[in-house]
Amino acid sequence: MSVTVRVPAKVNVQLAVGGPRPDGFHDLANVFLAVGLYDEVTATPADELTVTCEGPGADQVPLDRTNLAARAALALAERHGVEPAVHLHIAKDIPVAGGMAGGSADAAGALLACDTLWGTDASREELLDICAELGSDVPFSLVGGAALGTGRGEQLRPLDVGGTFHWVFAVADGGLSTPAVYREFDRLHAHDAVPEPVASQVLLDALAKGDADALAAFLPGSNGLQPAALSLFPKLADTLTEGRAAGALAALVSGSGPTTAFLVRDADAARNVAERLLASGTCRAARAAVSPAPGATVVRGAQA
Ligand SMILES: C[C@](O)(CO)[C@H](O)COP(=O)(O)OP(=O)(O)OC[C@H]1O[C@@H](n2ccc(N)nc2=O)[C@H](O)[C@@H]1O
Ligand SMILES: Nc1ncnc2c1ncn2[C@@H]1O[C@H](COP(=O)(O)OP(=O)(O)OP(=O)(O)O)[C@@H](O)[C@H]1O
Repeated sequence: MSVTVRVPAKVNVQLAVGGPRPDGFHDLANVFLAVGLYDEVTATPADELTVTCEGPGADQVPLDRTNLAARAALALAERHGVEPAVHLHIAKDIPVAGGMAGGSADAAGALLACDTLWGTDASREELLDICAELGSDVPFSLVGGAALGTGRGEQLRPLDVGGTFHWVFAVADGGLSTPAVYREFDRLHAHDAVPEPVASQVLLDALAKGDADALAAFLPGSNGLQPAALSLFPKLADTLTEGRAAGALAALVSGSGPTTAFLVRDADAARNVAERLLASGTCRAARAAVSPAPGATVVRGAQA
């Protein structure tokens, strides 16, 4: 028997970043939206823990125990005293090292798949605890939808979304390391008094109403990591310019980048903007997707 779990990518519609904490992390007001680009993680009984990966960028994904999916399986097995005798297969569609929480999605997917396969029957709270140990974005990958993340982004409050938002995501040539982008943020703000991060009520109202124009008006400047990502990857500015010229309502770097995100009016606009972005030669691929999307979901295999 195998269990397959589908897990969405994310875009941060607000990423307010505080100063560095003593533990090296940054306090955030992180407004996550799950978007309908998905990885699938399949857990199958095996003699020992093994990982395989297929899809775009699969060659950059580690297949040893540093893979976040493997770490999730090990964490669950250890807590429940079961052998981590499982093969994890990752079918990747979320850009690797793209700022869309691909590795986090695989961790949340593996956790739910193994919990279902092994019948460990962990509570939602326990799953969320394990997710938070694995990475700041991992709890959101499990819950999906929309949420405000505080602390280092792992403490979640679900948010209402009153409509469907249409996006295009431009996949860059190459990746960015999340710690490197936070370090660049610190370098750029070395002489500033960085304010406490606070979620914007204007943004939360725009999401609750499903108001794309209000969301578009909020997005410029909403990603505190964008200047750091652009500093490390200056060519992203060209992609942002092309997407705006193609008619996007708003353009921003997705999280720590280098994927760029374009809010558009509807599915037709998404097709046009994606075509023009690709034709501009400023990105490797352009993908249309809608939000919000559901969190990690068992799509094949028995529920325990
Ligand atoms: C940029 C975002 O994707 C926005 O959602 C996240 O903040 C990053 O989350 P993530 O990839 O799950 O990050 P983690 O695996 O928890 O941390 C990786 C590294 O990113 C930096 N990091 C991460 C989260 C945070 N609130 N402050 C940080 O400074 C730290 O250097 C940390 O060592
Ligand atoms: N299952 C996995 N999928 C992708 N990368 C993984 C995985 N496990 C470990 N990694 C490592 O993590 C690095 C970051 O990959 P990931 O795709 O999670 O980045 P990201 O989407 O920018 O993350 P985030 O948006 O959460 O900051 C990769 O370069 C890879 O070495």
